[in-house]
Parts: sequence; structure tokens; C-alpha cells
Amino acid sequence: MPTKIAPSILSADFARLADEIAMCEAGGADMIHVDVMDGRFVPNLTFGAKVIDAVRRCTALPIDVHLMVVEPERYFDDFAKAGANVCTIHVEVSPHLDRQLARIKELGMQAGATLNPATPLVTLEEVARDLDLLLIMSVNPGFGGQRFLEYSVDKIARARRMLDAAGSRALLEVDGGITRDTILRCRRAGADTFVAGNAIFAAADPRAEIAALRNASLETA
Ligand SMILES: O=C(CO)[C@H](O)[C@H](O)COP(=O)(O)O
Ligand SMILES: [Fe+2]
Repeated sequence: MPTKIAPSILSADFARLADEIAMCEAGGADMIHVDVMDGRFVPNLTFGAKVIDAVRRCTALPIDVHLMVVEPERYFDDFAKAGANVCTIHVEVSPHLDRQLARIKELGMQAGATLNPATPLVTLEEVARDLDLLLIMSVNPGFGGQRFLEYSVDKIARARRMLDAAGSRALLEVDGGITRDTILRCRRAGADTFVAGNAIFAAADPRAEIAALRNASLETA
């Protein structure tokens, strides 16, 4: 699976969102990652369906929505209508995960599931074969620019084995603290899709940073 880079617009300049997204596209980004936070599941508030609709009108790239909200199923219809391509929910707030993933697919989106750093991988074992994307959070969700939690590397390796054992072709995505330094360890552990916010948008040349991250993930030495 080739490396995919998904810039997180959480770290973009919201006053220039269309330009920031065009820059990501010109830099070779594979998807646009949109962090939806409700101030309840995580201590921060961000975007809703209107912003996803605006992002949709800015780009043809897939929109990768990461829902950090309680009762995520309340928003599936709106996000599908707004043009989201991937919809990822947290297991901690999804007691009916099987039904919720099925509903996401029924609405024409790809279904993703994710785990806080402290949530064990085993909570996803039964639905592994149904996932289009498995997201490993490598920071506690809620904010951009945090330090990568090193123990995530082992969790990625175990997630890779779990997906392979289930015969799943799901993307294995990592989110939080991805930099030129951390991306290689994650790739070697079996991840293929990398969310990056601060590393891209705080870089001197954000466009070049997308290529730099991709190259760093492919180093062989
Ligand atoms: O889900 C998220 C935070 O909850 C963001 O996608 C993530 O933190 C990206 O930011 P950075 O690359 O700066 O860590
Ligand atoms: Fe995210």
C-alpha cells in the first residue's frame, strides 16, 4: 500500500481555508482530514457539516472526517449530504459499533473506527473485517500540535496483524504528532495513511512538507 498523507485542517488558517486546501492539493495530499469536535467527548469545539460542505466545494480530494463527538450517529446523514467520503467514529462513544459502521456505509461513505491511546485494540477485533479504515490515535484527541506517544508504534504493529488476520484491506491510519521523525517508525510498523496538522501547516514551506513527510516514510536505511 503506498503512503497516503492526509493534512489536518485543524492547524490551517481558517481565514484562508480555500487557499490552504488548494495548497495541500498542489502539494500532493491524498485526502483532507477534518476533525469534528463537540466540546463533550473532547475538550474542544471545531467544525460541523457546513464546514465540510465548504471543504467539499474547495477540493476533489477525498474528505476524511474524524468524529470526536458523543452520539456520532446523530450526524451521519448531514456529513454524507455535505460530501464526506470517510467517516471515522470513536469506539468509546459507539456502543453499537456494528450497526453504526453499517449505517455509515449505507449512506455511501467509507466506515472508519478509532481508539483513544488508552483504549485497547481488542475492542475492534469483532468488526475488523468490516472496516474501511482503522485509525490509531497517537495523541489524546482534542488538540493539534501534541507530542507523539511512542507506545503507539507497538499498537500499530498489533493493528496491522489484526487487520491481516481478518483478511481486511482497511487503511491503517495514524493521527497525532506525525513528523518527519515519527512517520518512518509508524510506516515500518504497518501504517499506510498519516494525518499531519502542525507538521504541515507550521512548516516554512507547507507544500514541500507534504512531499518531505512522504519521502521520510519511505526511507530504507
Ligand atoms: O485528531 C486530531 C486531534 O485530536 C488531529 O487530527 C491531530 O491532532 C493532527 O494534529 P497534529 O498533526 O498537529 O498532531
Ligand atoms: Fe484527527
